[in-house]
Amino acid sequence: MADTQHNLTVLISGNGSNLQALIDACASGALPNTRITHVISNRKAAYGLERAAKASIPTTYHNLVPYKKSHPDTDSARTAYDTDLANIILALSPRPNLIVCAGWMHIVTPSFLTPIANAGIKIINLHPALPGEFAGADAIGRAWEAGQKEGLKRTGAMIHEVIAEVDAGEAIVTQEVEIRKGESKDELEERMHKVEHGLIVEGTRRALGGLGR
Ligand SMILES: Nc1nc2c(c(=O)[nH]1)N[C@@H](CN(C=O)c1ccc(C(=O)N[C@@H](CCC(=O)O)C(=O)O)cc1)CN2
Ligand SMILES: NCC(=O)N[C@@H]1O[C@H](COP(=O)([O-])[O-])[C@@H](O)[C@H]1O
Repeated sequence: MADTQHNLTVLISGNGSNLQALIDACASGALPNTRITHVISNRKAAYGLERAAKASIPTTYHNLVPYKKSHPDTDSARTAYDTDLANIILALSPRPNLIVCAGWMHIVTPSFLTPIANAGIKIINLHPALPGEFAGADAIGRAWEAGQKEGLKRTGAMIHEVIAEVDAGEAIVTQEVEIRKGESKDELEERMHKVEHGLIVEGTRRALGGLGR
């Protein structure tokens, strides 16, 4: 039986080095029968948008600020934003089999999660920490500080399923990263990124494997 073509939608907010790892993995065959069919950023200046354009991948810029201006409170703004984000993705042709959060710095609510789940689309996220540790933003910075001040010997990174509770979804793949006494935060961050670039490909491969051939 012919292998199914897998379509990815990748969500980004910044540099896009993990997006680039996925682009390269699709091109090299490391992710067989897989293509990134859309990239969405919540930040206009995200260099990842340029990376997508260079790879001829369609992009969408979807920002929360206009929603905050047109809604009475943050909750209703986030609900409307997330609802529209889901509709943007569900209107894509082809629809993604998998959504990959690759440095996506927006916490999604059930207004996004529920319609996406109802469409049978799984969402995974790259988080630069191990399960149950340093949930949320700036995980690398907090791990580095714990290493320098409290003697934490290791941190790590994981690919996990996305649920409403932030960074609490089931881990798909994890990898530990040593914290070296006296190293700078930038040095730890550089070593973490190298691990991330392999992990996001492996995590995507495993997530797609769970979707069947
Ligand atoms: N419902 C979920 N949403 C998201 C998850 C998740 O597991 N469940 N993972 C995140 C990615 N992430 C960590 O891996 C993360 C991203 C952003 C934040 C955060 O505090 N965001 C703030 C805004 C920060 C900013 O704009 O700089 C916010 O959304 O208010 C925490 C964790 C993706 N979403
Ligand atoms: N909580 C989510 C989070 O902190 N994600 C982190 O954002 C960076 C994105 O880099 P990139 O834009 O170069 O791929 C990565 O370090 C990723 O772990």
